[in-house]
Amino acid sequence: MNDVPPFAMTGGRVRLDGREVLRGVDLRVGAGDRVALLGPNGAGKSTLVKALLGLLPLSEGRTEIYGAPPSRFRDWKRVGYVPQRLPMGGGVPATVREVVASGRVARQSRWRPSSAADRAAVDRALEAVGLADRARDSAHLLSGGQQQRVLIARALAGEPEVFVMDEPTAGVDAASQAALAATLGSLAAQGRTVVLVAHGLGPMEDLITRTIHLDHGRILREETAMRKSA
Ligand SMILES: Nc1ncnc2c1ncn2[C@@H]1O[C@H](COP(=O)(O)OP(=O)(O)OP(=O)(O)O)[C@@H](O)[C@H]1O
Repeated sequence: MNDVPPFAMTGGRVRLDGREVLRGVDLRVGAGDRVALLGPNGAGKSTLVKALLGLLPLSEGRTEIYGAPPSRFRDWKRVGYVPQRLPMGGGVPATVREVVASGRVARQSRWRPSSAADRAAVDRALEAVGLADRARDSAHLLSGGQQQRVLIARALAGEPEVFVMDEPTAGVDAASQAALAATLGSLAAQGRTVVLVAHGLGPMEDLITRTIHLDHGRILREETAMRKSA
């Protein structure tokens, strides 16, 4: 049974600095959906994904992750998030491998901190983004596009059921974009769910089954690509 959707938002509103940035969004993302959130700068795309993940509170409406409000959701290993901006800038200078390995944390426990399976998943993720040879380098010394690939690898390493990616290819070279599209394509073929924020789809186009156009904090229209839903 897999009919509890990864994300379900009803009448979602978000206020930031006294301004309503999300203005009544209804959105259901079912298991296996590959949804692109499109729209101009400031449309509310990042705000919507943060609200879906519970990183921003709703001022009105409700939202659920696998049937639970974000504050009560515990099964974070099911969800992988690639944020738009880098949290690794001014922090402790972690290596690329350490940042990617942090994607396994939700799968680990105090009693089983790290296993061969964890290390293999980190290796695969580094390979998938073409950074295996940079594993020992300090992440904050990489270029912006490489750092973005580190964040993608961190999400891949967690082997989640759902990938939420906020402009994952911003600043990433064309070859790496194509590689990410191929990686996501094989994950999609395994039934994983994808929520992708993008300005344009580029190489991701074949992957996406549904596009949702946002502007001024509202959903303007949705389109389903039937032929791609297989
Ligand atoms: N922390 C904040 N405080 C106040 N306003 C904010 C904050 N974060 C975002 N906003 C505003 O909310 C609106 C929506 O921003 P959001 O980042 O969700 O848009 P977006 O569609 O993701 O845009 P982009 O494509 O530029 O990333 C914008 O007008 C933005 O200025």
